[in-house]
Amino acid sequence: MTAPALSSPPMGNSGTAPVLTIEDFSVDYLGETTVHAVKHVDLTLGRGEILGLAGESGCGKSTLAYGINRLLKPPAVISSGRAVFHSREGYDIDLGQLRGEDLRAFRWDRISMVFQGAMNSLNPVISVRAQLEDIFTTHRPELSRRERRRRCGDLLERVGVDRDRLRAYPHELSGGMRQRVMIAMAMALDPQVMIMDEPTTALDVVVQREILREITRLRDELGFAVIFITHDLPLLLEISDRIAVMRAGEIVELGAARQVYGEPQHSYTKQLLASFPSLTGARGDFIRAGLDERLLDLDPVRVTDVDGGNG
Ligand SMILES: Nc1ncnc2c1ncn2[C@@H]1O[C@H](COP(=O)(O)OP(=O)(O)OP(=O)(O)O)[C@@H](O)[C@H]1O
Repeated sequence: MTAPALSSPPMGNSGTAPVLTIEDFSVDYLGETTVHAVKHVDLTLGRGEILGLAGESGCGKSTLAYGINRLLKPPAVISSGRAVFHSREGYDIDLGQLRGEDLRAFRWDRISMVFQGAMNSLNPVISVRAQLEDIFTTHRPELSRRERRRRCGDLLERVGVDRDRLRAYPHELSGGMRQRVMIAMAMALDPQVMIMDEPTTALDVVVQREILREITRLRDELGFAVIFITHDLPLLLEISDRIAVMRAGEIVELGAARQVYGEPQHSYTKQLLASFPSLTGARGDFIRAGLDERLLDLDPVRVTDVDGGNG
């Protein structure tokens, strides 16, 4: 794989060494009127960090995620900047320099993605086992059939699905289980970064919670970093180490989850927080919402104070 030499990465503001650095990243959709969907975004993802990316529908979250992973198609163009991956082995890879086979291999191996509505993208007429095995056949052809099968079973168990479901077809599984299978697929090759775009939005709240718990547990166990994208700010407060708030293509606020919740700086962040009643009501609401204990020491943001930010 090509590994263009770059200077060593600086420490990210996440507190750990960065695994991904996004610099001055912009994406336009060309057309009669060009849409500047992502504008000069700078972001650093720390090794093992869960970074939440929040913002209302249409603010550019998915475009940024697809752009980082070079999955955008025309009329989208990356009009500035770059995304650089810092490998465990100590070298840097500029994603913009990867082509063809290198890029495809990179995507599953180093950075994997769980797409919006992913659970519906499993092939309904192919068994779960065959779909999982396919990743290993393509990317780890040296594995024996027996080893491949063992890994598929282990993967399913890791995401809380019984290994005997390997024989099942996607339509025989619940939405939550299908989504777990997608997460298992994204984890198959032990990536260092997982980008999850609204991975639990279509699921009911209980299943959503279970999957979130699973993701944090797996992160603790395996040490991958996550960019977790959703418009659901309460959910992000629960799962993220840091949160980036995006509006009209720009990151308007970036900070530790507790800081974004307790001392939001930007007026838009305050508006977003205020738009979720469970966050701004009595403290008891907060606890019922299942938020992490680390946030409970903080005073909720004042709902009336939405114009006092620096934006
Ligand atoms: N193929 C396209 N052609 C033109 N404009 C597009 C295209 N895809 C997205 N856009 C525009 O780019 C902007 C960002 O869209 P994007 O889907 O990235 O936002 P998002 O925050 O992920 O929203 P959602 O949560 O609804 O997916 C929006 O203004 C959208 O209308």
